[in-house]
Amino acid sequence: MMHHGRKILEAVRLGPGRLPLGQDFPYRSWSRCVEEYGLEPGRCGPIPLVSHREINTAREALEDKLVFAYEEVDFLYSVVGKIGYCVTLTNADGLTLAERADRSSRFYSDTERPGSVWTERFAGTNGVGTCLRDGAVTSVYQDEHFFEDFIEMSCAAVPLFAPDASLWAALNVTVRNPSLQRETHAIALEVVRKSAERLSEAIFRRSHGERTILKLWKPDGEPCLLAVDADHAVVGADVAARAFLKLPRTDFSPFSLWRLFARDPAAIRNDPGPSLPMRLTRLDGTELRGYVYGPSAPNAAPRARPAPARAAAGAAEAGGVTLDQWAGAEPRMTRSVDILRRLSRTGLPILLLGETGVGKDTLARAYHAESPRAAQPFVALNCAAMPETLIESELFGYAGGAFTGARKEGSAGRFVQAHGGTLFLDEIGDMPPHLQTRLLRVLESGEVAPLGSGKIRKVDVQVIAATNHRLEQRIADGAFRADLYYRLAGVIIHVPTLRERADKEAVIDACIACTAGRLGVRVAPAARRILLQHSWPGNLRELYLVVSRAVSLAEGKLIEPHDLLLTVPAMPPDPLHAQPEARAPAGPSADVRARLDEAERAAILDNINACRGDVAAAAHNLGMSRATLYRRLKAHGITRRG
Ligand SMILES: Nc1ncnc2c1ncn2[C@@H]1O[C@H](COP(=O)(O)OP(=O)(O)OP(=O)(O)O)[C@@H](O)[C@H]1O
Repeated sequence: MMHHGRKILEAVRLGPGRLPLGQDFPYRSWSRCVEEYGLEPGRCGPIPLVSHREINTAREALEDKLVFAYEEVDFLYSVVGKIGYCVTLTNADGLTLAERADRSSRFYSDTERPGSVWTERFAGTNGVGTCLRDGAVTSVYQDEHFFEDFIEMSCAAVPLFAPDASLWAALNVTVRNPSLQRETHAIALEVVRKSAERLSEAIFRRSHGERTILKLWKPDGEPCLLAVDADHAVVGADVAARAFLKLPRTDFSPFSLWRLFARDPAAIRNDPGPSLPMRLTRLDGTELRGYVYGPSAPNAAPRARPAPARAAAGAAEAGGVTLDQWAGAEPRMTRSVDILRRLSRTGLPILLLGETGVGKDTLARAYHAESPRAAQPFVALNCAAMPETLIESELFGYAGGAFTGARKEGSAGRFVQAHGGTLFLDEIGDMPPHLQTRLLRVLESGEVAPLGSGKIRKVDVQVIAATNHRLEQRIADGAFRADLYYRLAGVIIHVPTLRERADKEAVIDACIACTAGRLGVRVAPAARRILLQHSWPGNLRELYLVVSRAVSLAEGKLIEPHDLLLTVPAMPPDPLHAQPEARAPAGPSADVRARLDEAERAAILDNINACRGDVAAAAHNLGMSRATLYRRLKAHGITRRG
């Protein structure tokens, strides 16, 4: 076999017309590597790896999309991981934001870890870099890679375009397997393509939630999406629709749908409800079939949690749940809402108690949005998701230069940011004891003194605290101050678990309607029975996750029991989410629980080490929230060094 480097240089010299059949794809990239970047196809230099701070900044910039993407990355990994592939998601600069992989697998290559930057300029022809450079679906199979280092690897990457048609990410699968069949890799590429399609559709529909969405099949069998307002003006189009219907790629301004299709207003629905098949006729007479989705009901899907930095924009953001929607038809919750409404002018601190995923955060935002403070900021701080050393400065602020690493201009702190509005202290049970004392002082005096500054600020804040700990037990253990508890507990709201809710069946059906139903997917009676019997340790969060995943897994238009994945742990082993046997609602036996615990501990340690102590990155890898990971670290007695 001709030496890899010589083969590439020879191909570049000969030009595309003279390459063996099927070899013209890498040619363009190979020739860029040689002629544009001046690379030599010997050994690749080190792949750039950015700091955790940069990874986090890049993640924050895309957070509204990542909430959808992580779920799809997990799903994709659950499919292709079985044949050794890892899954990565990068931003448009090739910076790896998330990775799902079996690090112990012989097919694993640790070059793909979060923070690694995959561009053609550094890594030569490769799945992510070439996909981003061309903005096109890309498969790079073994020796199609430019550098010899990568010729045992195969990657398949698909570009992700935002609703405004800008390129924002690449979804990629990679395997290091010299015996991989080209056909297997072609199938993997199709799976990635489908995942990317689903993800882009979810983001498009989310961003046009109040519009009617038309999903039309192009003659090549691929879908394209249009968003249409109540007057039948096209107000959005995905990248496929723009190309197919010859719409402007940028500078999109609304225009009548009837400039593209023969007038047929009856085909377009404006009311929420399940999707309906439809057909439209193009002006040249060709017919396009597809589906029409009415605008989302206000509480149509699990919502992205606003990032703390953006939380000031308020819970009143479109798509928020109202207090009545939050309570559903559960009498304890409607009573709580009633009490909260009556107290909303008093500013009494509110303490929300309930298991993970029951909707405490959602309630806090809904309460703020309907309170007299709605026009003022809603600011959140998760006390478990932050290293102890940071909570103090984040909460109370600091003066410029107050400590090493402090921002020059200092920070006002969340209390001051929330002035006039609401401060939501999530996971208050995890607040370190010395900060409990300081928090108590602020609550009593209404004054904050930022670290390192003599200035005292008066603050007027509605405090809502939440926890899923048994606070009485923590008080008895000396881990939580009783006086702080009484101070926070102006009114205590117990949020029931999903399994305790009187309207559990209605909640499950509403979830089915707004996830599966909207996509025209039905749930088989046997699957619905399992949903009703399941004990839902992860509550609403778990319910939405399980049903959305089942929609993706369901072949055809029917969710069957096996699509729910409720008979085996569906997530990376996390006892909080560990799913008891659907047919044995009493939950896993003690030794199953112990095995899960052991597996979880190993998975956590493995990920924390692999992410060099970056808890946010490890949490993403493990598919759990940072708060959950901090809780699990504590539960396993894993302490952080340094
Ligand atoms: N009334 C509701 N209708 C629909 N979805 C809801 C409702 N309440 C909560 N959810 C969804 O359930 C999930 C969990 O809710 P939330 O984050 O508020 O729970 P939590 O109790 O604060 O959880 P944790 O304590 O673990 O942070 C979210 O995806 C949220 O959008």
